[in-house]
Amino acid sequence: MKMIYDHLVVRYGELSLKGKNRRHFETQLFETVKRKMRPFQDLNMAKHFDRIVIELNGQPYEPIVKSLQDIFGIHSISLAVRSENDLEAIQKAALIALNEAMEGKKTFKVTGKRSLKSFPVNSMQLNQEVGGYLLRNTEGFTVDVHNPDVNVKVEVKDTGTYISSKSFEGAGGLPIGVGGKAMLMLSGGIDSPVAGYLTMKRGVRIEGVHFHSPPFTSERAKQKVVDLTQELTRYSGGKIKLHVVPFTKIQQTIKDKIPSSYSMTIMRRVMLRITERLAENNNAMAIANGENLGQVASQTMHSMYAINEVTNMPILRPVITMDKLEIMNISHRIGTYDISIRPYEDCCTIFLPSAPKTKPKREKAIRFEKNIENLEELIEEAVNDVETLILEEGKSTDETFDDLL
Ligand SMILES: Nc1ncnc2c1ncn2[C@@H]1O[C@H](COP(=O)(O)OP(=O)(O)OP(=O)(O)O)[C@@H](O)[C@H]1O
Repeated sequence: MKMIYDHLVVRYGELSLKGKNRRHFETQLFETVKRKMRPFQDLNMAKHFDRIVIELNGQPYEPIVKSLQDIFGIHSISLAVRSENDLEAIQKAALIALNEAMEGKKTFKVTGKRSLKSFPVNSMQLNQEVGGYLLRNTEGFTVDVHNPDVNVKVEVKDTGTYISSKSFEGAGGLPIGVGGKAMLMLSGGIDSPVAGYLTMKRGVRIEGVHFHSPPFTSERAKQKVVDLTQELTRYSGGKIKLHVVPFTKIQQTIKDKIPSSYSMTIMRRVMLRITERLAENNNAMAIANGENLGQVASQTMHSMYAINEVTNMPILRPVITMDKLEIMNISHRIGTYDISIRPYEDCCTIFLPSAPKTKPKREKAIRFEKNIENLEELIEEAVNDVETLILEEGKSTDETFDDLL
């Protein structure tokens, strides 16, 4: 007989550790879950002390679980079936749950929990009664209480008994919205969307900032960043703002006035100043980027030292220590990889000299930067002319992309 799971039990991760903030965190998480579940009709949701229970009302669980797996702050999602508070009914339901979960596996255990104290069978007895029944009615399975392949959880509550044997890993992290806001510098490469995902994983909201240099960079390069932002909305709890900064004039000025070996350093310093300005205008307290310590010019510690100086704001660099392969694995998993590898030129690659300094000096950067007397004005102008788009989960950007083809 095929099991009909009628409930999902959503468990929080680190939330239980957070003391006084717990209630706030739970409320944020519940709001995100409710919003994320909107496309599915007929779900009933209830918030309990340490979990959210979702009643499926006959809908298939797969797409719902998949959607829940995008939500930060969720530790695990279990499939559960509800039975009457009656030992025989519980045993039968547990047998179906076990058979469903044991495919190719050998060992199991039962974890009984009697939350309803008036139920005549206590937790310990539940383990024995249900475990014994399962052994008697199956073949080839053994009990392993320490490291079982499958854990059949049986929880007797006043609303009925919930039996679950199959769990899915959640995204972990903290619920979005509990950690303030950061401006994510989005280039269109592989690293910065991953940095954005990992920033959100710690509960931080993001707004994207992209530097765009038309006509040297095409509309498609911009569309790529729009699409990346759209993909990230899956994890954002709703909307993400994307600020597109017109950068052509500044890049041309840098090309004219700065020795080419320092143009990359100066360009980064200006990007950072503009991003800081946008952060202030949008009540963000940090900047996030996809910087990674490596060999190329923009990624050495010397380079970071020469660039970072222009801001006091915390710079979050979630992928700083990762190998390229680790970053790529994450980007595959979160759905940004295929967008990131579209071949359109980024503003930086077009204007960059073939050999930027790998060890730029701060003093020299400061000195060369003075060649641009109207830098402050240029920054002001770029900030004023920013185009802000709002991307929303579930709303496709395909249409705009198709128009461009
Ligand atoms: N045009 C841009 N607009 C916004 N941010 C940018 C832009 N170019 C670079 N950045 C930021 O600077 C970081 C480092 O850029 P760089 O080109 O050195 O690295 P990368 O390894 O190619 O990163 P990515 O894969 O994200 O492009 C990027 O991750 C991004 O956060």
